[in-house]
Amino acid sequence: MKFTKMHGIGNDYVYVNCFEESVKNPAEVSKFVSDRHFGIGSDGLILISPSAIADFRMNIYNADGSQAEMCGNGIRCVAKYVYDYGLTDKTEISVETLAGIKYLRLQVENGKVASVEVNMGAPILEPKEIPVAVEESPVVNVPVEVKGKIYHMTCVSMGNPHAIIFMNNVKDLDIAAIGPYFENHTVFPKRTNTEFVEVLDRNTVNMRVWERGSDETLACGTGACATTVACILNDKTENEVTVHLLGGDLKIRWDREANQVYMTGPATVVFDGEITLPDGIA
Ligand SMILES: N[C@@H](CCC[C@H](N)C(=O)O)C(=O)O
Repeated sequence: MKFTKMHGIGNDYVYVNCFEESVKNPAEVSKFVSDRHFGIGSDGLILISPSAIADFRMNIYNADGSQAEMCGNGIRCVAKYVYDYGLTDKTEISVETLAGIKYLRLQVENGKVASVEVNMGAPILEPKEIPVAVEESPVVNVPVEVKGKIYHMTCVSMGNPHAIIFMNNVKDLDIAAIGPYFENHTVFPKRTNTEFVEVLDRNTVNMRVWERGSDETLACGTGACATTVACILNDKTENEVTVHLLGGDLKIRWDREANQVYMTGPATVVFDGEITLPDGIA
């Protein structure tokens, strides 16, 4: 199987061009390639395919093989892949995802995509649609008991579920000790991604993320968008926020009038490769 390893500020995936390759068992392939000791090493697998309703289609699988609806860092890399590898010469493209069609603007420097602005669509705040099993709607600053401690969560879906927890000193958080308990809490019927967020000023936050199906990652694009929406709902920031993540920065803007969230950030190719998948996985 030919592949390209790419990352968006350190959130790395193995990308497969399904115009040329076919992946019959993506869940198993994702588990295999994601392994950082016995595989290629990544946060998951992303398939780039033809679409009947958009320019391209993206399917994303987490490192544990589960399929997610959407990936913010991944969709910027898809844009870079299709332009840099000659699948399109357009600098405005649409990509079909399980969270709907997303519209992207590619910023090209010296013939290669350097950064991408993505219209991530409207945030979903209705608890049943996120989904999160609580009475309050929207789910803003709602108490939840996790591992014997009360936290206050704000829940937002960007097509995939996020719970945002505000705190001080996110860099000192032992995220592996608490992340899995949020991820698998009974209040989240489809599990959740969890963002731990420290507000620095009205336009800047630090964020760490425990991703559903991939553990701690260096960045999460949908998480940065959900975090910005949560900051605004809690009156902690203005509508434009720079989100500092472990792997770099994303610029997020919630256009309240149009109710659309925009994400801008880079996309990077690491290397191209070819792997022989073990029998039973291919
Ligand atoms: N890293 C991604 C999100 C990937 C999917 C997520 N783990 C989920 O299961 O919803 C991003 O950049 O948005």
